[in-house]
Amino acid sequence: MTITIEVSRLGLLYDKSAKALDDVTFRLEGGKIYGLLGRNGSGKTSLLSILASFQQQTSGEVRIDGEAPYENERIVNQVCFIQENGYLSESFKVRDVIKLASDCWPNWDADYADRLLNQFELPAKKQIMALSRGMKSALGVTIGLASRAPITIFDEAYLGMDAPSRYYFYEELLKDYMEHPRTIILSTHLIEEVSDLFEEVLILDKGKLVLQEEADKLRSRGSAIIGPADAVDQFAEGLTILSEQKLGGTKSITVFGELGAEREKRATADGLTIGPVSLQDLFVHLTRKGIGSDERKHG
Ligand SMILES: Nc1ncnc2c1ncn2[C@@H]1O[C@H](COP(=O)(O)OP(=O)(O)OP(=O)(O)O)[C@@H](O)[C@H]1O
Repeated sequence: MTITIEVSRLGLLYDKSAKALDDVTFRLEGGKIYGLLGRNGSGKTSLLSILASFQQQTSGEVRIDGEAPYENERIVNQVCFIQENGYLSESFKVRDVIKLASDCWPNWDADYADRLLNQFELPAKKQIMALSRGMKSALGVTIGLASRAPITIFDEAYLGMDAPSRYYFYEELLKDYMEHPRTIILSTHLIEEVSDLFEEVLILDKGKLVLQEEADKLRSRGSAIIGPADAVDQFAEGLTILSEQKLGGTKSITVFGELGAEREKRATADGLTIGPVSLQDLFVHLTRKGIGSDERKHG
């Protein structure tokens, strides 16, 4: 099931001095895996917690499936919001939490939850307080996946998990999403690890939405160029250089912006190799201090 999320001129003030969210507007058609990126304190959790009805905005509107989500029973159980360690009562046992979750989300798949608990080696009788940080994260991830909620949000929910568990989660997420298409929003600082999953990317910076773009299109706005140093320098004239490295007579640079067919043709003639740039490198560039909004939009 695909549910549209519409956010219009959203603002959030925790106190009068600082805007956690400032005039944020976007629309998610749904049925995709979205990456929500932003530096520390950029407003990701604030935004996601409003979408999940955990708190109310100060200004602006949110519509999920056409309705305001806050204290809206019909919408609340369509959204599963998983935060690292965010919602678990420490004295509960794993099986109590699973039972609660199964009551919350109408699409809950109990067999799938059991399989995931097994895979993550989470003992049903253990109390939450006796779980390690990684095990708590794995429990959150289990709930998020098994909820099969039409909108499932993972807010840094897998940070505590070790690398094999995280990779298992990424694989499982993709497999389950293909079998049961729904809207997934992943907020993460582990961009390199997760970016292949993203179909669309949103970037927040200091409470403002600075970019919403298809992941492939965003990737195409950056390029890595390698070749003889002189030729690379000539090629780079007028482009925004994100990073550069020189080894002997060879130079490699990463650049931001459309290259254009003419420049690409010249590059090949000059013996330069053009390759892709990671989303992480582009993110670092787009959220670095002093980047103007025109550059974000037009490259
Ligand atoms: N409960 C709160 N009371 C006051 N200010 C808050 C509260 N929660 C968040 N903030 C402030 O709101 C801003 C956005 O915080 P938020 O947690 O949404 O950012 P984030 O992008 O999720 O950050 P991180 O990546 O570090 O988790 C920050 O300036 C933060 O200090």
